[in-house]
Amino acid sequence: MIIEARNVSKSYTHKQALENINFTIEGPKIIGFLGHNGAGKTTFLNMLAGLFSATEGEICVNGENVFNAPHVLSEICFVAESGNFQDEMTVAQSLKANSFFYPKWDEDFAKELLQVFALNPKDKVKSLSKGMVSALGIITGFASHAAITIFDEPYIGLDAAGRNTFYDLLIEQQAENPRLFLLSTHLIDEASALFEEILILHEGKLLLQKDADEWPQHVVAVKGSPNHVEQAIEGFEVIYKQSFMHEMTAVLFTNGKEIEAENITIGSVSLQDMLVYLSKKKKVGSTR
Ligand SMILES: Nc1ncnc2c1ncn2[C@@H]1O[C@H](COP(=O)(O)OP(=O)(O)OP(=O)(O)O)[C@@H](O)[C@H]1O
Repeated sequence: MIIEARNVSKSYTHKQALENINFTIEGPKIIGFLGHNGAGKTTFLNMLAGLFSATEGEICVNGENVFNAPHVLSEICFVAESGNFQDEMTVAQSLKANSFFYPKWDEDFAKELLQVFALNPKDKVKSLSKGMVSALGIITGFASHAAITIFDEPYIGLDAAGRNTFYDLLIEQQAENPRLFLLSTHLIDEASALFEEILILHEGKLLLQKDADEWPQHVVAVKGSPNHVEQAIEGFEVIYKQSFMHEMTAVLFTNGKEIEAENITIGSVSLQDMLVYLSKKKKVGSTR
């Protein structure tokens, strides 16, 4: 499966949520789709799932614009942050309704997962706790066997044990039924080891797309005296810079270039830290 975003922009009445997004991703793979609150993740994922159209540009799956190709949509399961279930339906009815939509739906697996997450199929959706609704979404996503499975903040309200079950399922499913999983989450420290590729949206733009194994060389923190650091980072794309006492820290994208300077230390930056730095950014460029 190949997803292509081609010059995608989206404006709401008073807000441009996405601006000229371009990227290609190819599965099977587990992809972290990340960014701060309001970065545009949910907007993009809704459009990928064909729920509304782009203001400009298009999103294609295997070369077809998803908005004009309903048959492609049965290959895309979007588990929305808020849960996309009807209050008056029971758990069993909700799963049944989804089973009609996804041709590769795995009924036995759905039943097995109901037990794993201790959900009663007879309970109405409106009687479920937040964590239980999240579990129902997770069951739907995995049982769909959709070639593109999207989890947008899938575990709101789920406790640590439930989240671990989700991570284990993701690893197990990727081994047994590989597909393109897109995972949008704010619990980055917990999930980052799962990602094979990372996309970061920032203020409606694509800030970065990288394979996870390239990350440690691409995003680094340079520390040392302000003079030495300033010298070292010249010509690099700096996303954050701060001086404290007599030490300066600069976080930058190397874009494959070597940092040549003396009397500085160069360290890696975790994904979680990167997002914290972004929120305090002094300067943001537009790189990949
Ligand atoms: N229906 C809407 N009408 C108007 N503005 C909207 C609408 N939905 C989203 N927005 C705005 O578009 C921007 C992107 O929102 P979006 O929900 O896509 O971000 P997000 O990255 O998913 O955020 P979060 O992590 O908080 O879920 C935000 O500024 C938001 O306020």
